[in-house]
Amino acid sequence: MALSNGEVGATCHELLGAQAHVWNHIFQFINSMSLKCAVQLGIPDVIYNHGQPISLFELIAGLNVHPSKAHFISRLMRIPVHSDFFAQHHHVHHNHDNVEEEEAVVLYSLTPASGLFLEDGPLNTTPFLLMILDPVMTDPFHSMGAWLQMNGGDDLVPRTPFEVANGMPFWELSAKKPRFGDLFNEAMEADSKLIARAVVEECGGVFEGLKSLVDVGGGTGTMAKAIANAFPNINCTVFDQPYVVADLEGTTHNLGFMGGDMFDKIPPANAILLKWILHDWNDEESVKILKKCREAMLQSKNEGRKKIIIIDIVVGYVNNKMLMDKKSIETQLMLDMLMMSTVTSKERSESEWEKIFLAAGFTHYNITHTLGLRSLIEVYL
Ligand SMILES: C[S@@+](CC[C@H](N)C(=O)[O-])C[C@H]1O[C@@H](n2cnc3c(N)ncnc32)[C@H](O)[C@@H]1O
Ligand SMILES: O=c1cc(-c2ccc(O)cc2)oc2c(O)c(O)ccc12
Repeated sequence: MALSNGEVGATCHELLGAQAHVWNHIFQFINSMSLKCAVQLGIPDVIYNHGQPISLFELIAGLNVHPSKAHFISRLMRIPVHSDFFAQHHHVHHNHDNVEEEEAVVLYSLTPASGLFLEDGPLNTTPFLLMILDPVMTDPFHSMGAWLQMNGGDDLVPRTPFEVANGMPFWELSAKKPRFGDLFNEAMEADSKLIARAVVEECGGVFEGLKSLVDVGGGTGTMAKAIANAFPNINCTVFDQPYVVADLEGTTHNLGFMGGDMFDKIPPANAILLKWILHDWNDEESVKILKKCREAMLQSKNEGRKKIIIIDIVVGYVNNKMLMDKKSIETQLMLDMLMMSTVTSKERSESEWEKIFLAAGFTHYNITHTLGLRSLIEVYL
């Protein structure tokens, strides 16, 4: 049969495969939204509180869904079960004579991934899920095409799709709309708890011998608290915008908070921590921040090795080696699009990192890749 445009050389079988691939991508948002719905209903907590694998009947009884909608729950569960957020077992009944009954009961249990959505869990990732899937964050993706067609050289043109959709830049909206700003801070805190544990357990050597550390843009201090607790000899300061740290106080002798602007002056220290900071800024702005870090380390009277510790994404490959699996690289690329949509910035490959280090006057760095999607980069003075 003659092939029309777009079908060149493809068999019917290949076209159906191509369509399945396309549909899988088109429907990806249904995965995230089904997960959001399951978490908002509190399904992980109901399963956890049950203390053992839970039947559909027991699960529905523990949820606040209208009885007329109860039968939808087994449909909702199929997607997160398929994506390994919940495990599904079939329990076969035995009657008194130990003979198998006809119908097996489906039982659900948690997996490590759904364990991250427990309300009182130490690493609760729910704020991150709710923040990323909030219309404030998803609406800009509908404006991305229009934004790309606007003149980037015109100062009156919004700098990001976020601004097109929300009428103001990300940081302004976070400060003006506490509902979203608090959600964003909670999301960052939740991730910091997980990363702090991983950094202290997996990369503890990075902090050995340091006397002082400033966590620049350290938010509400989750990361600095973990470092201060694990290393009582390091004096830690959380440095962030005045409105972020206004009411915060250190809980140990070696932890303090300070308000200021990292583009103006960073307090002197042996080591500067930049966790999820440089991915918020373009190259020119990042070089300015790195130069301010350099000044702060030079002004520090403390002896010992001086370095910037960066926790951020290094996209994909290092020294031509694929660092992680295809799915993790895809997640990194999605985060890069999120940064492009939200705050004019980007996730960088190793060569892009090297470029900004050199531009800021640094020549030596070392990358440790043990933090999942993120890496730890030490940049030496
Ligand atoms: C993406 S958050 C990262 C927070 C924290 N480091 C973490 O990993 O959870 C970026 C932080 O940079 C702070 N920030 C933005 N502009 C700043 C500036 N000019 N001076 C100091 N901090 C700033 C924000 O308030 C925010 O807490
Ligand atoms: O929406 C985000 C998400 C992040 C983010 C997510 C995952 C990571 O491993 C790192 C960062 O960071 C953001 C950010 O820094 C920002 O200024 C705005 C939005 C987000």
